[in-house]
Amino acid sequence: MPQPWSAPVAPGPVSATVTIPGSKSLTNRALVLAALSTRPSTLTGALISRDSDLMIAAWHALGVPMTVEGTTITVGTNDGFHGPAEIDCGLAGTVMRFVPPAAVLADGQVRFDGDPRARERPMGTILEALRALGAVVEGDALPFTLVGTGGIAGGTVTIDASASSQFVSGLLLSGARYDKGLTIHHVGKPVPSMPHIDMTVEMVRAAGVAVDDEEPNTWRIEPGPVGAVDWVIEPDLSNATPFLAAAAVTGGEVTVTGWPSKTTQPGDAIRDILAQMGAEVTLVDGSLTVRGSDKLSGVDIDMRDVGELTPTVAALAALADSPSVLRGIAHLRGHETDRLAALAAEITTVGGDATETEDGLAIRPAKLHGGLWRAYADHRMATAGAIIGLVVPGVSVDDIATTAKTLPDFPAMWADLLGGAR
Ligand SMILES: O=C(O)C1=C[C@@H](OP(=O)(O)O)[C@@H](O)[C@H](O)C1
Ligand SMILES: C=C(OP(=O)(O)O)C(=O)O
Repeated sequence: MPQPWSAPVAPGPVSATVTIPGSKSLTNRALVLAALSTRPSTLTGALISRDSDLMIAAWHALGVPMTVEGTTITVGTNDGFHGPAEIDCGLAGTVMRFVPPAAVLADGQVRFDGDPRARERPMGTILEALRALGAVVEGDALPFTLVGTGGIAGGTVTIDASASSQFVSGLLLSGARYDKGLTIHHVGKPVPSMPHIDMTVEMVRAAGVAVDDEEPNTWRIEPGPVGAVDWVIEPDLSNATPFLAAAAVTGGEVTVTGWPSKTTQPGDAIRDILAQMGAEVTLVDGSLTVRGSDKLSGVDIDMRDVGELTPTVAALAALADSPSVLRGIAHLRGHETDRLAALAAEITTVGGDATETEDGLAIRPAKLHGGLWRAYADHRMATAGAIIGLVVPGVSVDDIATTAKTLPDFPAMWADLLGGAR
């Protein structure tokens, strides 16, 4: 383990304009759809990070040519997916849930594994679904093997997707290539992260596939080809949130460029959350500006749709002057780490008052102090520690390098942010 990273304290209100790299969720969906298409596609403004590198390596292993130049990825043609192949999912939910539904189309064995924590992340639902749709699957969690025969029947499947929206998204990305197409019924507690499913539906449609999502908890995909698209990837709005939070906690001003006027990214919800907490938020001509005030209020908020934002919002809540309750996020226990346990523990380590509830976190105002903030190999835990460290001297993060999962330049970008502090 490298030396802990001393989180820089803001010398005053931060003032910066930040350009955020491409969205993980859009990049990794576009790569799957490009691989499933028989004609070449390009991605511009793509994310280049550990999660997208793992996705690209997965397609290389299956015989799909992809080349990266700067933030442009060119995906060449393929004559189907070929095994035997070994795929490393790292800790990427998008690789472990999006690649197997496509890899069942391969003509040989495909073995999947990942980081130690990846072996604990929920996978059973999607592997059972693939079995029910005609695939041969050995195992119920990472590591597992698909025994491909070049195609699967598809048809109708009923799943419980309450542990992750990625079960639905993964199946939807590939369903058109199944002989009978695909119908998914969800039965169980509500599906989290619905905007991410909307993102999938929108992108699958953009690739020319007919998707019917009229009926709640049901998605129907007609069998057919997946078209080639030249994707323009939006900035990652979830990765923008620590930078915007920096304005809110220091009473400064941060502008993020390239903010889309319409998007399926759940990170867009940060505008409303920061406004509720007392910041001034304006979106003008694609530039989102957050101005912090001298007051940061707590929030009571259902985060089920936007669970990915929880570490940032929890860090803000720990610095707020009134209590917060973050609800609807029991599924975060299956993320990169158990995020509810991790946030409660680390906020407590720096003197805060945070407890887990059945489906979220309760955070009350407290005077914070320095301490070693553990990241648990979770990029968003690391950036949450950095937010608190802006205004609490003596916070260090044990593994800032873990931000490479989706934002390899985080430490340098954070230093630049502070370079403009008054
Ligand atoms: O499909 C996606 O790109 C994602 C879906 C969400 O997963 P869950 O539904 O498992 O929370 C989100 O948290 C994750 O960061 C990215
Ligand atoms: C939950 C997350 O990632 P993953 O795609 O690995 O599920 C996340 O980035 O917050």
